[in-house]
Amino acid sequence: MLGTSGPTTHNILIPKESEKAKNTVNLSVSVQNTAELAPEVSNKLLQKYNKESSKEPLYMWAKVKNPYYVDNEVLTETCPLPGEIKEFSLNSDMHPEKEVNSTHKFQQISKAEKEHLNVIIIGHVDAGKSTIGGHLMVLTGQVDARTLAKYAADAKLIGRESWYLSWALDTNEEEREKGKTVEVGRAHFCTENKKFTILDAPGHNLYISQMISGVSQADIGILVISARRGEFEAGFERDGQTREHALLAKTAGVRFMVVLVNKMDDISVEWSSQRYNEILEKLVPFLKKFGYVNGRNAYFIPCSGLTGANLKDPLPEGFFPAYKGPSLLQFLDRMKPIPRQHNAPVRLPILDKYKDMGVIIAGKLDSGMIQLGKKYTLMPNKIVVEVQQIVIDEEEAEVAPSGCSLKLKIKGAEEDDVHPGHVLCESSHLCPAIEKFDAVVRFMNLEGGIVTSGYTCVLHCHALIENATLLKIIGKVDDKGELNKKHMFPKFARSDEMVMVRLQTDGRVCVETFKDFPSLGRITLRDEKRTVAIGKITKLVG
Ligand SMILES: Nc1nc2c(ncn2[C@@H]2O[C@H](COP(=O)(O)OP(=O)(O)OP(=O)(O)O)[C@@H](O)[C@H]2O)c(=O)[nH]1
Repeated sequence: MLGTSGPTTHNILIPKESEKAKNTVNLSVSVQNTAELAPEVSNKLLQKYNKESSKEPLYMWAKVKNPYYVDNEVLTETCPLPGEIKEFSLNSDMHPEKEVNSTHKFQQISKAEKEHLNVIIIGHVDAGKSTIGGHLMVLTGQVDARTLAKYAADAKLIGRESWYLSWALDTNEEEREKGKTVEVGRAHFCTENKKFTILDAPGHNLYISQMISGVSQADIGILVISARRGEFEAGFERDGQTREHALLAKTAGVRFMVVLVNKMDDISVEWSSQRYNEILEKLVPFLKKFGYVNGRNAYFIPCSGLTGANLKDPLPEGFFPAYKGPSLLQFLDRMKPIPRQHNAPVRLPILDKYKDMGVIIAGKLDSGMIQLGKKYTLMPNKIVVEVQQIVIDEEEAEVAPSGCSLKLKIKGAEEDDVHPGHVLCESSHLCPAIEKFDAVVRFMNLEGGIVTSGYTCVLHCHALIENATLLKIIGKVDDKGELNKKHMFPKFARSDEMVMVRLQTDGRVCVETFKDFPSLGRITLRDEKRTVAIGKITKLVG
């Protein structure tokens, strides 16, 4: 079929890892647009094609006949599994370059072919977030025994024996000495079918800004709750972080919450079914209020971060009758794939930047695909940069699919030109850089119970943090988000009231309306270390 005008067939073998390879299944999918494919497939296909062709990238000319996505949901059964062979019919008529290799076979399942998920571990101070993150690194073979032994010895030296596992994640000196996570730790691990970037957020109130930036990058939240007597109760108090973290996660667009009821081994708990059920009775309705519904977008798992129980291997049968489900890693591995916006314009909100033989920027690619050697524009300053290196999970790549956490080495900008909250964009589709916008927000925790125009606060949106002023309260809004014309331009807004407001930022910011780019249109307003409003941008003013 090579070089003919008929459809060209590409067989992609996504093999092994186990016996599945022997029982391969032939599935045929007609594809006209690889950008609509599961990322692990399109990424490989693109890399292979782009290496062989100096012409336009493959996804420029292909279009979808039978897309994987139905109503924006990925059909799990059509996603490639290890051992399956997928057949892609590509109509070479549509492309000037007809020399497309007919068969690509990939013998090894590599990290690049697995679905990439970003996970944030959140929860009250000392709930056990770092311990769990650290233990996950050990159980998935990311931290070797020698490094761990060194951490254990160092921890003992400063009298903090029990902290050694959390050091696998908390890598800076200050964090080690204080035992507090002060910046969002980053680590990677793989399960059989998926790869994860794990973000360990600081639990302490002082560091909530870092936590908001981290949470804006996450697909899945792991909310750690301590089952220890006294600690569980403290996490729920008015200023406990459980409440605030759950709210921020929902506002930032974290789709799914895995709730880990941790410290089940503790002397005050001893894997008591009664204690577990008592905790669930309070937690389930509590999380429902924030939009995390048990069995729909929330799932509860009992565990011990310290002993590792129920993190990798499920609990032994009969050990804990109150829970019969999968372990944490089993659950994460089996989760339904998350739909990604591969064929939308590139939007990479920048979380971090530094210099290392060139300027490096880091963040989660919100939409589009980034290609090595291609030029993009840094907003709001309109600086055109070339991508010189793409690093995903410490491995170099030629194409970065939407949804992955990555680092890019860029040419054309100095370190001082880039700041967290800036956005790398497709040069032909720049994101707006504005100072005024309208948003529908719900106020809460207001000092004195009300706000009026002139109120100043701090705006958080994706990785952006900027001072903002409330220019005016446009009107009250009903439950559907529609303006109530009878209540226009009120003098003040109360806590728990939904209103449309106009906000002005101190400098130009890269935001979008929620309708166009949800993750660039969700906002949180903070004042004096309290979250005072959450909402969505409805209109860009200028
Ligand atoms: N018994 C028991 N103790 C645990 C468990 N998980 C964590 N701990 C202990 O709880 C304390 C706090 O654990 P961390 O992992 O540092 O908690 P964190 O939530 O990351 O804390 P911050 O970074 O301060 O927010 C440490 O002394 C841990 O050893 C557990 O499953 N069982």
